[in-house]
Formats: sequence, C-alpha cells, structure tokens
Amino acid sequence: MKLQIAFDLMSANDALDAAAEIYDIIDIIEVGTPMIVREGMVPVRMLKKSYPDTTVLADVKIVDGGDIESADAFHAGADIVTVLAAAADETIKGVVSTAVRYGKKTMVDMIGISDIQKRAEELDALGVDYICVHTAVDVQGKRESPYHDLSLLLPVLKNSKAAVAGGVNMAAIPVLKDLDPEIVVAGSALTGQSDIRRAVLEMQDAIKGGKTYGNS
Ligand SMILES: O=C(CO)[C@H](O)[C@H](O)COP(=O)(O)O
Repeated sequence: MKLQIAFDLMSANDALDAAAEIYDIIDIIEVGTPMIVREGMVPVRMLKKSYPDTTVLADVKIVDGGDIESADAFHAGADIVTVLAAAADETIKGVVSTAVRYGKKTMVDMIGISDIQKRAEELDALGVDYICVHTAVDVQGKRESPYHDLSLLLPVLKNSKAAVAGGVNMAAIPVLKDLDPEIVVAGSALTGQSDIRRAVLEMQDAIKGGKTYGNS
C-alpha cells in the first residue's frame, strides 16, 4: 500500500514547508481540493518544482471539460489528476487520453456514487489508473466509512487499482492492510499533528509492518 498525504486546509507556502519535512518518506503528495480552490495550480507547480522526484496528485475533482482541465493540472506538474466518477464517460475519457498524452495518470473519485460495483466496472473499462472510494468530509461520522465500499470495489477491478479516502487514521490501518488497496489517502489525521514527520513515519511503519521506514 502506498501512502498519500492530502494537503487540504493550508496555504501553498505552508504546504511547501510541510513537504520539506516528509518528501523522503511519503509516496504521494496530494494538493487537496480546498487548496486548489483557493490557490489554483500554484501549489502544484511549487511542489513539483521543489520535489521533482515526488509524485504529486492534483485533486481537481473534474466534473466537465476533462481534456482542458486535466491538461492544466498536468502542465503544472501533476503526476495524477482526479475526476469525479459522477462525470460523463466522455469527460472521464478526456482525462484518460490527456493523461496518456502527458505520460501521467488518472484517479477517479467515487464520492457520492451509490452503486459502487456497477460504476467501477464501467470506469475500469475506460482505462482509468486508480478508482478511489471516498467518504466525503461532510458525511464522515454520519455515514459508513469507505472500507465497506473498498471491499465492494476490489473484486470488480480488472485493470485499475484501488484507492481509499475519507477520514483514514491510524486505527484504520489494520483493516486497510487486510483489504490491501494500492493507495491509502490520509489528510487531517496527519496534517493535524504537531509533528507531521513523526505522524507520517508512524503511519508508514504501520502500513509496512514494523519499524522499517525512515531513520528518525
Ligand atoms: O478529498 C478530500 C476531501 O474531499 C480529502 O483530501 C480526503 O478526504 C482526505 O482527507 P481526510 O483524511 O481529512 O478525510
């Protein structure tokens, strides 16, 4: 399992400072949707320029204009761009073909989708790289965690790989290790800690099963 940290509620400059602490121990840095709403592609550009070897995901959550909007994010340096599963297949295809053109990857966000297996089968056939089950921030604690959706998603995937997001914390890691998605996304559980490097190290150690990660 790869660990993706979501930088949501911080400025681009704070994201750069946080990245400096963890770029060597994190698998993917996500520029979260709230940061993109506030600052556009600036943080994507800044992070990729400072850490060219780190995978940067732009959580644009595209819902229309798949080609144009994903091209902007890839052009800014994103390695992975997100599109909503609720978007039209034409939009998804636009993101996929643009990602291929740039040599980059597509993640589809299943937020709000009720028939997980049906939509996942369709998306898998469209050639997306990752399908992410996601419990929205606004419904976390009120509806089911994304882990049930993950157990529905995994058996139907033929080509795409699974990701999971929405309130993931240390307590969830044993459950997620059993399910074994390709990517685990954690935001507030990591960025809310005063020592972000320690928080990421602890989660990576829990994921990788022992004190194997980093040296601090
Ligand atoms: O995409 C998001 C919100 O739409 C968040 O980045 C994602 O849910 C991870 O954050 P958290 O772990 O705090 O839920």
